[in-house]
Amino acid sequence: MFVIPWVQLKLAQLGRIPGPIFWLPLIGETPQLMQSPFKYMWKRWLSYGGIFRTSLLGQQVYVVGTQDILRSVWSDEEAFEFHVPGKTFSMLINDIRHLREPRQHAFFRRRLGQALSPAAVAANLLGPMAAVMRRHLDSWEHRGRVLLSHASEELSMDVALEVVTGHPLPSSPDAKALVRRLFRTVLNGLYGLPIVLPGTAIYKALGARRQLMKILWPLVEAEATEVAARVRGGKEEGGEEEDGEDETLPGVVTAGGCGEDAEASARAPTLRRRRMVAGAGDDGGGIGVAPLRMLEAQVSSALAGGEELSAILDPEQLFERALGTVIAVDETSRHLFFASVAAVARAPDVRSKLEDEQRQALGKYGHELSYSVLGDMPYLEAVIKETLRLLPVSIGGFRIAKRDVQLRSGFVIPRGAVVYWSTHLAHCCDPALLPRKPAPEPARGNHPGPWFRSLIGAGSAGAPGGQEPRRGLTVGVYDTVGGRRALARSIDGPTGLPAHLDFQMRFEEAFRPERWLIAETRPKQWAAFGGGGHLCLGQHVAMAEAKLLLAMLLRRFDFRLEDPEVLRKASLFPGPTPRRGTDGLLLTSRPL
Ligand code: HEM
Repeated sequence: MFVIPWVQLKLAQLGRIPGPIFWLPLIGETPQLMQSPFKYMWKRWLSYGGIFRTSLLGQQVYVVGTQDILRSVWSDEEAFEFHVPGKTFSMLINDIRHLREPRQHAFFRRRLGQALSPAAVAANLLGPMAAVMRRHLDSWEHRGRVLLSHASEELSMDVALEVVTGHPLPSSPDAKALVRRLFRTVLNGLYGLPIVLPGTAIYKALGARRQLMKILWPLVEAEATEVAARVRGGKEEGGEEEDGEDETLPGVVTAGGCGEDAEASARAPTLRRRRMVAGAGDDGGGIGVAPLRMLEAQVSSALAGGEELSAILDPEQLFERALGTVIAVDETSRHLFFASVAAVARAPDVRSKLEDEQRQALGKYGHELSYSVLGDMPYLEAVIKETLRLLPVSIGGFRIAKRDVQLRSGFVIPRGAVVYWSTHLAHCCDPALLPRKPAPEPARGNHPGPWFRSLIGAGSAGAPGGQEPRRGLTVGVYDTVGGRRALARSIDGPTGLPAHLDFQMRFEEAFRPERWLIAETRPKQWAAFGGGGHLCLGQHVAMAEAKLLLAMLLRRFDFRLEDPEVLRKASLFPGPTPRRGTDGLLLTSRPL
């Protein structure tokens, strides 16, 4: 019984990061993580604190999730290199230099920052997005019942393909449907085993990838060449212009309404569409940097990063960039659409507050749903942030340590280590959501007594060598194993999870958008979009599309889940996914 704490102590004294000692060969702790990421992370955090070592997918991994460590992993690009684990991803996308290589990455972020800024969302994306959503909601209305997860998947794929990538698509409905199906097959390949044998997911994905390139290249080639010529002739060549990333101002912009023009613009080919929205303000509606189209952003960032034109116009390269965008949009938005609608349908109080807010907006702005109108819906924004906190759609990200990295806590992440920053871990131990003080220690019980704690050191696995816990950086009192144990003892309930995480058994207590409306209760370790050097570039797109969908849905329908417990039965990996067939959503039209 004392062996494991003793080994932990020894490791901690050596600056070695603690973690479980036994795990299954090859798969390690992957099944526990996949089955219930919050339960897994909560238990591990109670035992080890904000950093621990484990094995995932056959690889030793250092999992991190508290503010001080996240800050370093997110921002110190000298120490940590962006990494995508799993062979299937690299089989489908060979080249991620634009994410990994610092110079190319800087240009990529600048240009993509412009293409995905609030100004660009308002001017270029919101209108076409609303048109696509309206088309889907018409079909939902016609059917009266949809399987929410599947309907969300169809919608997110159309938003990704028709709106965000900005690439031309075939015009015939059959060919479009084929393109969608092929992209879905490619994406399914990401989650299979990396075994290329007839019938495997990756085999099908590689076949679909080849077929897609054949269909799309003739459509994209002319436009890409034209864009490249324009970009080369323009002032951007030297890459000396302002940094578009600085635009992440709380963008309140006025352009980009959702009326008939938006419908027309959604149908127009990309370049024409750009000219049409120019009327919305080439300065992007007042933010000051011209919004770019995605294709231009990708071509210009590669040129500025020093790539040869021939390499940029290589069909493979262009396709991979487009595929990267589809993955970024679809693999996240479909889960967010599903989770946010399901959560609102599950929580009548939340829904009636949302309806009140929509009534107010209708009274103030009429039927307009522009970026600035969506920006004036604080409760809706809180609902989406709370959805992303409780039902994260991204599990986090990976880095490789380029050298030994000494953390402030004294632990050392060794050179070459794979580091996994976990959204679930960050949300588990958010200092704003934990009680300020753990429950007092009981006088008796089978917990280690003072003699044992002095043996293992007061800080135990939370700080090497039993040093005093560092306060104010992570969760203060919970930096010590004693503090965390006391906290664990104060939690009752069948899952062993605290109320702020227990969406399965205590949904009403867990899902509380109100916490976002007051500074004191607002989560402080919210990591839904990551942070630092790789902070999600699509966060304004993601927030806008989720707000738009919910606003349109609330204004048009009374909706309810056939099975109100769909979220209780859902799995959270890789994003909120219902058990097959449990996610029927019934819709009745009624104007608000
Ligand atoms: C709910 C929706 C979304 C979530 C939760 C999400 C989450 C994330 C996270 C956590 C990262 C950081 C990964 C890391 O640090 O390793 C990231 C990066 C990124 N996201 Fe998103 N994302 C979403 C939607 C989108 C959309 C719609 C787009 C594109 C339109 C997008 C584009 C990107 C890009 C390009 C990066 C890489 C940034 C870089 O490496 O510099 N994301 N996203």
